[in-house]
Amino acid sequence: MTRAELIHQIKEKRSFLCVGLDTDLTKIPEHLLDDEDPIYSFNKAIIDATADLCVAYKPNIAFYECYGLKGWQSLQKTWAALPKDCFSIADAKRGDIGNTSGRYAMAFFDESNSGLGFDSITIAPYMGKDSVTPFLDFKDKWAIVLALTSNEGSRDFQNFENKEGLQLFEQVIDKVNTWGNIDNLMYVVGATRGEGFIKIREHAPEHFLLVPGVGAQGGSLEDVCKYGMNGDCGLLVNSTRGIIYASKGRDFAERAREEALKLQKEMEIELLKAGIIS
Ligand SMILES: O=c1ccn([C@@H]2O[C@H](COP(=O)(O)O)[C@@H](O)[C@H]2O)c(=O)[nH]1
Repeated sequence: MTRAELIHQIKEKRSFLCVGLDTDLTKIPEHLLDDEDPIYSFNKAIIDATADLCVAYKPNIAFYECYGLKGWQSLQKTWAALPKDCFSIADAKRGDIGNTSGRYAMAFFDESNSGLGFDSITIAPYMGKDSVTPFLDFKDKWAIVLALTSNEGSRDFQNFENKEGLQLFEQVIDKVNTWGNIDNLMYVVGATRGEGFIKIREHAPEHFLLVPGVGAQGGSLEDVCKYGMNGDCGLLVNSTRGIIYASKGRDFAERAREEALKLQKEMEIELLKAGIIS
């Protein structure tokens, strides 16, 4: 999906919601466990219940690869069931020496080889240029690079300052910006980092940001928008557990829809306030 198509979807759906699909067999309703592929059954019901309210879906790959071959099959079926007007994110946090990163890119982008054709993949940038650029060689695909993450441990490295007073996440963005552009690069910034978005926007004013951390992690959507929104919206805000595990009963899909709808309504207000929609 191109940047223009993504912005169009945000305006059409009046939403910049990304629904996470971190599907855990111990958390899904019991009645689904007798299905042939409970993970897929759960995901399909969540997708059908939320597709008109969100612009992106983000399966976290750990929740699939932990089940081995069956998990990869559930992931493939889930990817194939995603609406074509939604941006798909493989939250895989990959990155390795160049030729290995090339294979990771094939695994998640090249449907003819792997059966998976995600629009984007999350990347850990620690190994540098040759670990990131293979993901940028694919047309209309995106590398979403970890910048300032939502977890407590992010402070262990990401806030280290160099002699010029630049924190590590700022240096990462400045460097990664030289490898790609606003049409193939996004950054991950945690919703829990509030005013951290001000610095992020100093270094990446136009890039889209993937923002996990609202809902279960307690990040504030209002703060994310106040400090992080740009003229094209520039945000994909993810919520996973807050939506998909709103109920463990037979009403799980309806309850997921209710939670997604609450976020979509808040997002619509933010888009109106910013003059991105009318
Ligand atoms: O900084 C980061 C990067 C990735 N994540 C991932 O996003 C979702 C968040 O799930 P919630 O249930 O809404 O907390 C999950 O897949 C994380 O691995 C993140 O949280 N923070």
